[in-house]
Amino acid sequence: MLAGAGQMGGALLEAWLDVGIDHRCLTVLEPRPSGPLVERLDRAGIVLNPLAGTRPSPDVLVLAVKPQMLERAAPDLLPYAQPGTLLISVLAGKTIADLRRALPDVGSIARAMPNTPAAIRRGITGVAVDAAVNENQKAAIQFLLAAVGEVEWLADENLIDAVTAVSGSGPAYVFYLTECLAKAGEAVGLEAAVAMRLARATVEGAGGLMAARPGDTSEMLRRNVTSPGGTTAAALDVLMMDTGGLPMLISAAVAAAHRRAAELSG
Ligand SMILES: NC(=O)C1=CN([C@@H]2O[C@H](COP(=O)(O)OP(=O)(O)OC[C@H]3O[C@@H](n4cnc5c(N)ncnc54)[C@H](OP(=O)(O)O)[C@@H]3O)[C@@H](O)[C@H]2O)C=CC1
Ligand SMILES: O=C(O)[C@@H]1CCC=N1
Repeated sequence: MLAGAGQMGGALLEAWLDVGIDHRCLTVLEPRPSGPLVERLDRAGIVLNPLAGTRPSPDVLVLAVKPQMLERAAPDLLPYAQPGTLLISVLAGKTIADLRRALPDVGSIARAMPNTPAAIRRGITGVAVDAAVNENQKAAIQFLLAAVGEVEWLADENLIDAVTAVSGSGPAYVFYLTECLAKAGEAVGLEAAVAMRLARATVEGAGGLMAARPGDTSEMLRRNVTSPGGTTAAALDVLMMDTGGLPMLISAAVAAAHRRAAELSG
């Protein structure tokens, strides 16, 4: 059962259908479903918003509502979060203790932090579990999350906030880098549309190159671009500055995301 079929829940659902999970095993809870969602679920034969009491509590309940919606969503979820149910939450910030408070009867809890490349099954998900999660449930978690990409198991739930700040939010940093690169291209004379095409293709190509060369470190790939005394070296001198350079900016950004995750708990 999936509660919340938005960006992230929707990506998970599509991936589960792709890996062959039987549509009869899937149920979606979404109080205000869009027309396209209703049509998609109908086409896949997936039950949407079953009448209260007509569905048993599921083996697995995947929770993908906004963190701020947890308390409001909880009363409707209580019948489905029972002792036999494993709850997998992708909510940023909400701790296992928060989830347990909201859904006190649920058997076991996993916190997972995927990212939007899940939509093309190229995501990476960090996951941590509470002590009640058994081996069968761990296998189910691995299967459900591997459907959208790599899975990184974490020994400590506290690390989920760090994963959120790095890979959960990370795609947005890369998209923003693309926007900044395009704007900078305009500043050195390119037409806006050309600058954006160059910036996009550069980020796509660089990502593709990393994916195609898993044995090469990102540092090696960077060095391959950097001719001594050349243009890239001149740019990297700026990006690598101790004060105001990229390390400082990225560290501050990741620290801000990490702090925000902590603020979302409770
Ligand atoms: N987007 C991302 O990159 C990532 C998001 N996450 C986490 O995923 C969660 C969802 O985020 P995202 O998919 O971006 O958000 P969305 O707003 O796209 O999805 C949330 C969905 O939940 C629905 N919803 C609201 N209330 C309920 C309810 N009571 N029961 C069932 N469904 C409900 C919303 O409907 P409506 O719009 O009508 O309110 C919406 O369709 C968040 O907790 C976020 O922290 C984790 C990793 C990455
Ligand atoms: O911005 C957010 O809070 C969510 C969590 C990670 C990505 N999006």
